[in-house]
Amino acid sequence: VHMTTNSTLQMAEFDKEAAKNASTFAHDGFGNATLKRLFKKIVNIGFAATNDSEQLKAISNLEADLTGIYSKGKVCLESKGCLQLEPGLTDIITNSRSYEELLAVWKGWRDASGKLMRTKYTDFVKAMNAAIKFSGFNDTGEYWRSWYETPTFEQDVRTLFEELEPLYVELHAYVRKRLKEKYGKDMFPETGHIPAHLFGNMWAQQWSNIYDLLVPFPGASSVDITAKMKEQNYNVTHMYRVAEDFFMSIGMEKMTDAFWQNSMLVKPTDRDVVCHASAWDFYDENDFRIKQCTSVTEDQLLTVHHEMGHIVYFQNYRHQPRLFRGGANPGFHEGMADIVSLSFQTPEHMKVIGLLDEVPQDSDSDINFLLKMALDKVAFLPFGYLIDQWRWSVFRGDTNSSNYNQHWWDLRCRFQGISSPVKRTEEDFDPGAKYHIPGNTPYIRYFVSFVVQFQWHEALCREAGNTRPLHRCDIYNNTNAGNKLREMLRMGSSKPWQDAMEAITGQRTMSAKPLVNYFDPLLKWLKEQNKEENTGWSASCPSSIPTP
Ligand SMILES: O=C(CCC(O)(O)[C@H](Cc1ccccc1)NC(=O)c1ccccc1)N[C@@H](Cc1ccccc1)C(=O)O
Ligand SMILES: [Zn+2]
Repeated sequence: VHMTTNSTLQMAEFDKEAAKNASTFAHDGFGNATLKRLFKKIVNIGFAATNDSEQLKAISNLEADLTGIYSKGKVCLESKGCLQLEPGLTDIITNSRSYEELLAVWKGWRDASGKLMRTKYTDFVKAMNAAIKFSGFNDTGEYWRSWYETPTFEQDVRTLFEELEPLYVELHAYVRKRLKEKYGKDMFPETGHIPAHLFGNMWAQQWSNIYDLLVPFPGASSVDITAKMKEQNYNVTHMYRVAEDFFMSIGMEKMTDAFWQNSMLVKPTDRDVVCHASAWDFYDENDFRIKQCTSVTEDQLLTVHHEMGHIVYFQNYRHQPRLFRGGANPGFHEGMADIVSLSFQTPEHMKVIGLLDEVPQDSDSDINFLLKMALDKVAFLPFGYLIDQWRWSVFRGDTNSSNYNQHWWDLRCRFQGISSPVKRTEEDFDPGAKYHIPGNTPYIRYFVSFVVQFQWHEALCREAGNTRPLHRCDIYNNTNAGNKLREMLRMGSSKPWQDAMEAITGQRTMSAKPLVNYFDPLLKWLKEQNKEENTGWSASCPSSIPTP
């Protein structure tokens, strides 16, 4: 822990020195926009502006402690021994269809992670808020939102969410109906919420792992990628080669030798590591790495493409000055990480890489495919939106340690329409069970990403001369699409993100329309399915919890 603290203090000293030197220039009055932008980045040093190094030590040590708790957390089950989040607990949450077993793992993980973090997290927030004031921000949330350079950013994301909510409500109603068939309707509260542990995901943030319970047309084609991968003896290295091949097919460079030498692609057996996947730029224009506890599953193949998408962004802005080597905004970096997944998952592409025998053309298969995509991309939207609604309210002081968990579940019930399967109190700290809270990684970036990736996909498919419906477009092997994407990537953070957006789509704003258009055929089908359903749920959490 003191290692990270020392390097944190050293970096802060450097940043302060550079900021002091830059402030001797009247850079606000510079004529050259790029130079002006560069100076603004040099002086905007975040927490490092504090004159109290104790605050920086606290921030660094508390983050290390919190991620340490997260990476060491384990749940002991009489049937399967003691398991960590990856791969053991994730495998059970993904594959078990036993209400009780899922509940044991869901509750066990929260007891082993978030529950142990509450006090440290309270101190963590205090230290960050105290330090950030030296950079002229009222609280940490205001600092994080400043990266989007948009005064109306909070309202903009709220508006986008409201435009997307009707689609989510229809998906939720259909999934609730099918889960009631599976688990029995008396396991569901009267309020319309769905118990949070039944979605095939530890946080109910993406639902494609329970696709087998939800298949619209079982007769039509739908493919189990994980099974196919195992059948074809996929190993971890091959998964990375498949992803590298996709990026090279649209004209991007191969991974560097340093990438293959220095990355950590499998979980080490000799030490505890933070298994949550991440990509790293060492800013020497050559050393780029992924850290991932990779296992051979479909979810993990998508994560491999995601992390490598970050690396491709690093490679495309490596010529920029150091302070411009970042995403146009954090949501753009995540959008670049995900954009390939919209092509990669199409039946057309699955056939290209041999994970699907025939490409189905009938409309039933289309609905099957669109539902599976919605279980990842639409289901995610309220989750991607609410995490930082909670965190911004904590940083503002509207939520404090006496109602952390209450507010968390208020948001989970209101926006996701899910509820806790067991009673929750302020002894619990459920936000801490999600990596990004102990890891202090902002989250609204993923909501932004899930919106902009559809805007880019629509524009890149047009550039590629695609004539098929958007959800069947695969930009694999299309260098025109790749060149268009690279125009944006090369800019890094040298220009405001509106310029980067314009470079790809011709627009300067975020828009929910491409996402809504992509799922339009599914929305019609869902409305038909939900004709007899009371769609939606009560804004507040259920008072009573059904017990098995
Ligand atoms: O957290 C991730 C993937 C990890 C990451 O690639 O976004 C990673 C998060 C991280 C980890 C450690 C330190 C900082 C951030 N981000 C990066 O590795 C990254 C991001 C931008 C630039 C450079 C690296 N995805 C989110 C949301 C998501 C996205 C896409 C599909 C599914 C789910 C999640 O799992 O809840
Ligand atoms: Zn990412």
